[in-house]
Amino acid sequence: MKQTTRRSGLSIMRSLIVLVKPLTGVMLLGIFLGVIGFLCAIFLTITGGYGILYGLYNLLNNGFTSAPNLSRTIFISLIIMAVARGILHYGEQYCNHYIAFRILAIIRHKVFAVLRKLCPAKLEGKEKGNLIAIITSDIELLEVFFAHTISPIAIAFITSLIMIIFIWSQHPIAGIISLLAYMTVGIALPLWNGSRSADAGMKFRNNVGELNNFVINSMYGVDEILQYNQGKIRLNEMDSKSLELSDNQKKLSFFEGSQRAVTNLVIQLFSWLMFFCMLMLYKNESIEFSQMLIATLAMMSSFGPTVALSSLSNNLNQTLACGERVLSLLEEVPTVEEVSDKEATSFEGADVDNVNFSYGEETILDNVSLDIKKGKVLGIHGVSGSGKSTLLKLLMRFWDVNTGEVHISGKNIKNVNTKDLREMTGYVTQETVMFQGTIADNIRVSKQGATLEEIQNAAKKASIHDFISSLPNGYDTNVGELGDSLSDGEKQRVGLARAFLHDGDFLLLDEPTSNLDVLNEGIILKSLSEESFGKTIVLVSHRKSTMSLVDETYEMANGRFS
Ligand SMILES: Nc1ncnc2c1ncn2[C@@H]1O[C@H](COP(=O)(O)OP(=O)(O)OP(=O)(O)O)[C@@H](O)[C@H]1O
Repeated sequence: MKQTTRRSGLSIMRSLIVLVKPLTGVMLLGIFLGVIGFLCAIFLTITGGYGILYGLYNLLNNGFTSAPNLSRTIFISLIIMAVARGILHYGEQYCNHYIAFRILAIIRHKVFAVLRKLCPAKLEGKEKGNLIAIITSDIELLEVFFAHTISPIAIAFITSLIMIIFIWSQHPIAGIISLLAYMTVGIALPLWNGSRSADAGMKFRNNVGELNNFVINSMYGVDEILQYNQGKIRLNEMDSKSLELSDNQKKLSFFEGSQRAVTNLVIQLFSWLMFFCMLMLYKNESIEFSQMLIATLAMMSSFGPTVALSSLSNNLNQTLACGERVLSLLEEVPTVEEVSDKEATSFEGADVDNVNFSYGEETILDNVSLDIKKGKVLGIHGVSGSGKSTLLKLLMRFWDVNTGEVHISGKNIKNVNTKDLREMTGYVTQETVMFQGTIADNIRVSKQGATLEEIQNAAKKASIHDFISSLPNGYDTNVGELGDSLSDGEKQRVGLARAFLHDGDFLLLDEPTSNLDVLNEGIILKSLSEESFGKTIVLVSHRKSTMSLVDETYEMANGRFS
């Protein structure tokens, strides 16, 4: 997917966070459990370390005189905090993952809704592999953001704040050192790491999309690749794309490794700094031994939440790159808006009025006008690329005209409910897409809930019934079982059977018999002429034989009728 202007990491985060709104309660609970959990872990270490060191101190100074009550209290506290830490961590993770997977479902719904709106115009030119990467892996990676980013940031902030206050209460200098330490590990290092690996993160996600696209494209074109001996060239290209991907992966791994090393070094430095400062203060008798111990232990054991933030920046770039790609797709404006709030329309004829149309710069239809009377069969004949299929797409409102108007039943097509338009039209193209499922399911696509009898009748009209009946499982044959063995002509007849079953009043047939032999074409044309009573048909074809059916033929050349 082409990236337009790249938004900042913060704005991506803001847009993603908005999605959490409906689950704010669960998020707050997760943060609360996370903070308490971390505090348990921190005070577990402080209490344990304090118990051991204080015991040793007593032993050295006073012999075995330490109070047994104190040891018991410490021991019980340790057990309570250890158990609580486990339970709280579980609770926090549960809340975060609950939110993440609920939100991923919401995002998937949104993405599919957008794809429906963008179809077919906006998607005609899109790289399918890239779209698949967005729908599958990009959305999946957002889990990291929702489960492992938002609440860790809040938890790190709150826990560190509590710890700064606590350490400050031992001595202000200790408080200041801890503040600097947390800010370095939790803010400065992630920002530094984030900014140096931002490009690599975005490139990596785009590389994944491109590679997907390339593989899918190669699979579609495998016949041509073999025929024209392109295998080696494609393989080399795939290799170079894989290498680019792995180079980026290496870069990201390097950033991750070096960031961890620097983080650990900084933690060590701050810990020693705290220890020496506290030792000085103790020597100067500004603090007591216990304060020295507690402040040092408290800071050493409380880097957990900030380290989590620090390592987050490694994944965050990739996650934000995914967020950017998903958000860009969600924000794409459909070329044709769906209409649903108009009065119902039934088909009473159509006309094309001085229409100009271009997909991009180049004019495809140049001042085209056409009157399609109800009940007539109209033929459009013309050389390849003259704009015949484009005209049909405008009549289906897959695209909107640039200037001029298309009318259905006297109404501007922009004021006809999309549902009505789809119901009244039957559209058959040269290429019929087969879906997973049985042949019966594949014909039923055009009429939900159609009975087998209706399907068989449609198949007979499309001259495909005998072929289907000859298969061992007949209409229950799984299309997948046939592999690629359905011929183009058989697929095209399935397409025609769909149109017959749909039984719309307005049939748009784009080379509907181009893949058929003369015999089958004859049967279908006979069915069409029998079925055409009361129906309106626009038939696009190169073949003169196909045109035998039509009442009136228009010649199209260079986007104009001659
Ligand atoms: N989605 C698209 N984006 C950009 N250009 C397109 C698109 N679809 C078609 N075109 C271009 O518009 C022109 C007309 O195409 P169209 O398919 O309407 O011609 P046609 O007369 O039906 O051709 P054929 O008989 O070969 O099917 C062609 O030059 C084609 O490349």
